[in-house]
Amino acid sequence: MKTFEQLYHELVEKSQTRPEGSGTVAALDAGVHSIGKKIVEEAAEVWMASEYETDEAAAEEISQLLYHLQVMMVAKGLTLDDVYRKL
Ligand SMILES: N=c1c2ncn([C@@H]3O[C@H](COP(=O)(O)OP(=O)(O)OP(=O)(O)O)[C@@H](O)[C@H]3O)c2ncn1[C@@H]1O[C@H](COP(=O)(O)O)[C@@H](O)[C@H]1O
Repeated sequence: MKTFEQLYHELVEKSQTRPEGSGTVAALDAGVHSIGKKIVEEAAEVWMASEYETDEAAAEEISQLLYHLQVMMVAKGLTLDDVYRKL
């Protein structure tokens, strides 16, 4: 199990060290347009799972959406504080 903050720091590190086989590195290389499309897809999956599937399935889709939002943050160079200031 990991927290939102721990995942963010892990993704920043991946973006800097660029380990072989990292899906995050591949997503960052694909760019903001591609990451944005993935966010929209995952958001729809959150909606469908929340309305029609189990709580566990909804939680899984929400975790995936949070991951892709963090990938966008890293792609844009946005820090956790940049986002937290808006909450
Ligand atoms: N938390 C996640 C995470 N959530 C979602 N995803 C990605 O988002 C996809 C969502 O799955 P779906 O089934 O909805 O999508 P899919 O269409 O089947 O998958 P794709 O064809 O798009 O890959 C997964 O296949 C992963 O590629 C994640 N990829 C990585 N992480 C974590 O991010 C960290 C870094 O990962 P790597 O960069 O891959 O090392 C690790 O801690 C991982 O656990």
